[in-house]
Amino acid sequence: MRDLLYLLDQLSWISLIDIGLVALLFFGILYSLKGTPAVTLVRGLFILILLVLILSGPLRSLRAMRWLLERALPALLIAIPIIFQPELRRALERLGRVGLWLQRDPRGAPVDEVIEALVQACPRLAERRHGALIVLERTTGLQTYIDTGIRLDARVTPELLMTIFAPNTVLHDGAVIIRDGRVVAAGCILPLTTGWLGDPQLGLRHRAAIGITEVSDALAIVISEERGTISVALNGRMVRRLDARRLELVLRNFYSPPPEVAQTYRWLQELRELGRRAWVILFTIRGAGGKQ
Ligand SMILES: Nc1ncnc2c1ncn2[C@@H]1O[C@H](COP(=O)(O)OP(=O)(O)OP(=O)(O)O)[C@@H](O)[C@H]1O
Repeated sequence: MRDLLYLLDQLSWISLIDIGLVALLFFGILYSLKGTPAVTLVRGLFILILLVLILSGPLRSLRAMRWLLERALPALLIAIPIIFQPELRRALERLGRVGLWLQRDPRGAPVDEVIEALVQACPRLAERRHGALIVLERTTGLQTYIDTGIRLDARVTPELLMTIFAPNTVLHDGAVIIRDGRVVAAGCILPLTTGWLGDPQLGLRHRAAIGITEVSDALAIVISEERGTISVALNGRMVRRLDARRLELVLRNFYSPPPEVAQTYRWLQELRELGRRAWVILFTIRGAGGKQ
């Protein structure tokens, strides 16, 4: 107890910040791995490191074994980024997306106006069998694809969308891209997916809708000219045959904060609670030390 109190007395603000930062780093790593298969790997890694540390004392006299253990730890450190490459990549991607989302919050755009215009225009286009492809940009910039089309800068209205996709008009071919609640371009060429669509009758329009969502976090709405159906693609997957009500639900969901952002807020709250508890424990121990 005395040793512990002595150590606590030596603590300075800098060392507290230092300990806090290291704890924060470990907390962040463990939190981002929570619920993934990587947790089992982390557990195995911890057990291995613990064994190496425990055995390094008693095995001091066994030179060959000591040599092996001493070299095992640095090798493990090199192995970590290789073993956890997919998890590290995903974590960095998430971090980037959270930053971009907070920076360009789509809630600032006239979201209700956009949703209303789309919910009115899409069923009407489908009814008339006017093929259409509409892409809603989120955090991944779509400038490369905007540049392939005709630049516009117009409010999103049902009338504008109906006019653009009316057959035989100059702009009806290709995709409309919506950014920050405005139609920024029409007639845009999108990347095509090469995957199997599950229906051999689906052609290039549907391939382009899935293609753009494979390379970005955008949402694409497709109205089929042949079938008169409304489909939505997101994250490389497509949901088909939506009615106006389901389309509205999907759009409202799309414009609400993504799971990464909601998770970051939760994460910050848990961190604050953890910090508060750490302070209480620290002051209780210090108080006990002062009374002795
Ligand atoms: N790379 C592309 N980017 C954007 N739009 C494209 C692209 N390729 C094709 N399109 C659009 O798709 C139209 C052709 O659609 P196609 O009939 O092949 O597709 P589909 O998926 O069967 O759709 P539909 O059911 O409407 O016929 C083109 O006229 C063009 O407007």
